[in-house]
Amino acid sequence: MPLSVAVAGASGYAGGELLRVLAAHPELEVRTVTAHTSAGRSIGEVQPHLRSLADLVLAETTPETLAGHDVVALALPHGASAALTAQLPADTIVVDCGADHRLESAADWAAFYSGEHAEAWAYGVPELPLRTADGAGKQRDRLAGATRIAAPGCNASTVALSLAPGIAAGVIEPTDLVSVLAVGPSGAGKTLKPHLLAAEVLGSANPYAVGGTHRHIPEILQAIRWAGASEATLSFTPVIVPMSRGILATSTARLAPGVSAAEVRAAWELAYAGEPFVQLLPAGSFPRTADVLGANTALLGLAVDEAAGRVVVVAAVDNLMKGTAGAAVQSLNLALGFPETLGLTMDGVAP
Ligand SMILES: NC(=O)C1=CN([C@@H]2O[C@H](COP(=O)(O)OP(=O)(O)OC[C@H]3O[C@@H](n4cnc5c(N)ncnc54)[C@H](OP(=O)(O)O)[C@@H]3O)[C@@H](O)[C@H]2O)C=CC1
Ligand SMILES: CC(=O)N[C@@H](CCC(=O)OP(=O)(O)O)C(=O)O
Repeated sequence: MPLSVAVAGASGYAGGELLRVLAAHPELEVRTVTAHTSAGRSIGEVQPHLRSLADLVLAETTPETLAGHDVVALALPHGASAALTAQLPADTIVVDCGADHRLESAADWAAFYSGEHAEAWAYGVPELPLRTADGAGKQRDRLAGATRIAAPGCNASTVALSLAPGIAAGVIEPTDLVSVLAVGPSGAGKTLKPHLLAAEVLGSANPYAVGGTHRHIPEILQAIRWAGASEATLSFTPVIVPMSRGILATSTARLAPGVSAAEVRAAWELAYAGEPFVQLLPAGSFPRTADVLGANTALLGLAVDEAAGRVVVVAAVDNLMKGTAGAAVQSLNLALGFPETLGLTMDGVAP
């Protein structure tokens, strides 16, 4: 019999994508959906694309409505998850799509978020390198059997997956990392925001959080530290572009002294060999967001700019899939001991 799942924030973009993925999962069944202002409405009303779950009615998001499930998936605004989770049994598997449990450092949290710093949970990007006192592994090691999982920020995981292999292999310098990223407005959620009105976004590319202020910077740097760098710096600039979903990140780093282009490519090849959901394209090929929409795939293209002395990584991710809901379900599969790919697809929807 499938395990029962409650999805909180099921009326939002991340919650809706969780429902879409979970509806196709053979071992997980969505029994309860919750929301806030949409409580009392059906999934058919608020997520009309999810026909197989149309009759489920959204309850209020409370510990009582979430209790009694094997798995609870939270897709709520920042700050909501710690208090809710504290009232759930310790053996309930909880995955949080919000930022509350991603950062280990209270100082990082205080610098980029408000409210109290909550404990860090296993970070939901299995493919990222994880160097510990016991040696070199991957985040996957922490996710196996975990009961609390922090799904990643979508921009953060895209940039971290782009740069971490080069750090782990020592072929790029961890200082002077630069990333510029185009993202669709679904990354900001469904709640009405004036800067995301169609008239503001259509036909324009709009930078935001410029100058080291984006809250995913500490999350990316944390992943760079996990890959083995003791100190790192990152200049990160996101740009909203007129596509409903998707991320295209162009990240560059200085080549480490004496490293050849072949050694650079080998570092990324080795890092993602056998990974179904993170794939390095052949030399000379670079991904498009259109290649990953609806897929739990991060596609990477790599070049060495010899004249500039920099490595360039272009990454495409669907912010709602590998960037959030797909990462959450992939991590749940690991936590529950299912095959990691269960219920997930590496195939996108195109054109
Ligand atoms: N969108 C994305 O690409 C990504 C999102 N995330 C994270 O996922 C989480 C959800 O984001 P997203 O789906 O985009 O946001 P949305 O604004 O689309 O959805 C927010 C959801 O939370 C509910 N909600 C709002 N306020 C409250 C409250 N006070 N108490 C309980 N529920 C509330 C809403 O319910 P109602 O509609 O009924 O008011 C809705 O279901 C956020 O933490 C976000 O940072 C992470 C990675 C990527
Ligand atoms: C377009 C846009 O605004 N995108 C969001 C991405 C949100 C995200 O990844 O989620 P968390 O808020 O959970 O970190 C942003 O850059 O803040």
